[in-house]
Amino acid sequence: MLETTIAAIGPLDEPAMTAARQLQARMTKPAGSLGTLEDLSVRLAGLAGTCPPPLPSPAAVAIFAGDHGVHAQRVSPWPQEVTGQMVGNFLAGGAVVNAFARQADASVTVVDVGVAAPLPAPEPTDADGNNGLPRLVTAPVRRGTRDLTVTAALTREEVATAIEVGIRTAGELIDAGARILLTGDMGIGNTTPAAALIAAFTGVDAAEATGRGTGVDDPTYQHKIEVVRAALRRHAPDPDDPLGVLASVGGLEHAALTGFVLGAAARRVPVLLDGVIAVSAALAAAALAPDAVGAMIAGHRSAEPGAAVALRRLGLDPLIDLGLRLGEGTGALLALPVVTGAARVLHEVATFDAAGVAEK
Ligand SMILES: Cc1cc2ncn([C@H]3O[C@H](COP(=O)(O)O)[C@@H](O)[C@H]3O)c2cc1C
Ligand SMILES: O=C(O)c1cccnc1
Repeated sequence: MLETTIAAIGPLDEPAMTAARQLQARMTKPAGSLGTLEDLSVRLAGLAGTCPPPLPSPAAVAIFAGDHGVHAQRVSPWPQEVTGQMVGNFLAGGAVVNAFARQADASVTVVDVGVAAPLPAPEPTDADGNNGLPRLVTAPVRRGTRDLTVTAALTREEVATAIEVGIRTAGELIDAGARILLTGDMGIGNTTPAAALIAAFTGVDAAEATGRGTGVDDPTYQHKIEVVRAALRRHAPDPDDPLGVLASVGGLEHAALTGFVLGAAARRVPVLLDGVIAVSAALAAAALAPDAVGAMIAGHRSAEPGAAVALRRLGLDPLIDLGLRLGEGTGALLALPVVTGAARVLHEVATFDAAGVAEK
């Protein structure tokens, strides 16, 4: 499945991008006045292979949830049980991501790829099987990763299986009608593997890639940097072997997100990236299929320093920068109206000719 998905990922369509650039130049506004949105509209056209590109609606966010053996190293102040408890909160509609999804009119799917604790049973749905609450997909690859300071977090087989869960999730959401996918994550401790992945793929020092996650104090932050540094020293991950990198220092939600991004790119559907976990997975996706970057839109710049490092490497400019450091998909959801606006102008804005507006 991974091989066929990678094989289906190709470059942006040049004629559609040329058509979008020409249309931008004829619309009733000064050239360039929509800034970043103009480039984004061109990319959306290139991805879809048509101008105008489809509006990115309906939107679907997938929250991949998993636990982390490295939690034993005290890299997060929160107990591991919070991962499963937050999954329950997502399913009940009570988290920040649910509030933002309702605002953005996006569906939410929660995918358990490896939460350590058993999950609460979801509420029964109504006759349509749709009570407006998130759907739970239970697809655990293993119940939490191994401690990456001691051994590889995952086997290559486990990584491949988690990637396939992500590809399958993307395909199912697109088959159900989604025209844009948004990334989400939940996993206490997951900013540590995210930092290790970013350092492994970009070559920056552990200190540059590591942030405070949920908000660790100074001594814990220094310790967290040392944990990332020690993991990189122990495993010496090879950035040209993305599955090996994910296996040695990654996480199940990071691997699943890698597949989710690849799955969107293969179907030529845009994927709106959330925070540091998403962009660490995006680096793995880009290493597996460089053209996948064409489908990626950076929703926001997370306050985690590693996120900016990863976005620079990917060549992506984040749409918004609000100092968010939550994850779940929250930053991606807040950026969604910007993406919709970029596509909508190509559908709805009159040209100088049609509107009878004089050009300079
Ligand atoms: C209540 C709560 C809700 C969250 N929602 C997202 N995260 C975020 O914080 C975690 C990563 O930070 P660290 O690596 O420091 O543990 C992830 O679960 C991430 O999704 C949350 C964290 C907490 C505590
Ligand atoms: O950038 C993120 O997504 C993030 C930051 C801190 C904690 N959890 C997630």
